[in-house]
Amino acid sequence: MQQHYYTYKEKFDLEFGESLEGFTLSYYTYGQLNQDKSNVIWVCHALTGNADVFDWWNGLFGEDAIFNPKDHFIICVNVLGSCYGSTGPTSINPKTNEPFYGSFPNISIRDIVNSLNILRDHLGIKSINTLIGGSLGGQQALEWAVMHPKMMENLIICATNSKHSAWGIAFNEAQRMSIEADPTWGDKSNDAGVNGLKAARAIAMLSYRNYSTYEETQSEKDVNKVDNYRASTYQQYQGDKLTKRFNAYSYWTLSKTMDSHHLGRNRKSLEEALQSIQAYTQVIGITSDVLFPVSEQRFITQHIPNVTYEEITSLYGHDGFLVETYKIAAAIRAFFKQKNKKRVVL
Ligand SMILES: CC(=O)SCCNC(=O)CCNC(=O)[C@H](O)C(C)(C)COP(=O)(O)OP(=O)(O)OC[C@H]1O[C@@H](n2cnc3c(N)ncnc32)[C@H](O)[C@@H]1OP(=O)(O)O
Ligand SMILES: N[C@@H](CCO)C(=O)O
Repeated sequence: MQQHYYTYKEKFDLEFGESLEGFTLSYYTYGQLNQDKSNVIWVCHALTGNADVFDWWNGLFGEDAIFNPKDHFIICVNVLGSCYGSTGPTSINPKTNEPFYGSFPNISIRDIVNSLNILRDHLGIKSINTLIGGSLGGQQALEWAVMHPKMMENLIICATNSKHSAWGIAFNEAQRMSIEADPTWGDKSNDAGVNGLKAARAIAMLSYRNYSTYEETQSEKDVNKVDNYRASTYQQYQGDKLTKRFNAYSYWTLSKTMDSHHLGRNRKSLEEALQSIQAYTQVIGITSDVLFPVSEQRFITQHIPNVTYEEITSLYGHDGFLVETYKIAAAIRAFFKQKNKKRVVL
């Protein structure tokens, strides 16, 4: 594994009218590019993920996994707006020589894809063998496949959607309200909004999991207990855990990025955007996902021309796309095997 940085020094215009004076992307690579550069597996990470895909998608990516450094050149890039080395709210704004914090521009999934595509070009990669992502990562992968339909041979998207739902936006708004209610929010400090972020993650967990997950893993064993329930300490713990590795400004920014995801924006329609995808596509849904319900992946499947669809069962709801790596790997193996068969009609 190697960690790299790439800095783009030109003005970078953003979809919603603002611009960045260049940007830096932090990215990890595993394995070597083969001679004809045909073994590229490009991974797009989710909301709080980072570029070290062998760490967070272990089982799908690894020495002996389906995507491995012996056969593939694997690349994963920390997205713009995040806080793991790429340009984001805690980076220095070259115009002021101070961190952006609250002045970081509103960035879209298309902006993220444009930045990834600039890096791809810089690396001399003409085509991507397989582009893969889940959740916010799936939104990027879908957008990339619409913006550059000839760029990737295979597209694998998991627990994602073609436009962010009212339900998803409402969850994100509730989380932003928590962050904004923190009295330190707006401070010019990396710790601004930290308690709000803790509450936001606790809210988010309710959407990443579901009733059954909590019932199975956090139900109270002690019938006489009347406070400090397991479910309560779990929520506190998960909130705290995120604050130790993520920044509230980045979280706020990327939740906005997720909200504005819409493949149909300034195009004829959502359906036509999906129809324009040329990659051979596998769509994977998690049956217990309440945040990106399978109806969203079924919709995507109905409109992409060359597609297969797989539903996976999991106790973990939306987070199943991160947890069920062996089931997902099995589905992907089957996808590659049946690549030349006809599309599944739902
Ligand atoms: C630098 C980095 O860390 S990068 C990490 C990369 N992360 C990403 O890419 C984001 C995606 N990953 C995730 O969102 C998560 O890691 C997931 C979904 C894959 C797994 O979620 P987890 O939180 O690990 O699983 P789970 O819900 O079972 O919770 C387990 C944790 O809760 C703790 N816990 C469980 N029950 C309770 C409880 N009742 N009270 C308090 N703590 C509890 C466990 O001790 C465990 O703690 P640990 O994480 O310190 O080991
Ligand atoms: N657990 C995931 C959920 C969003 O897909 C994350 O934190 O990125």
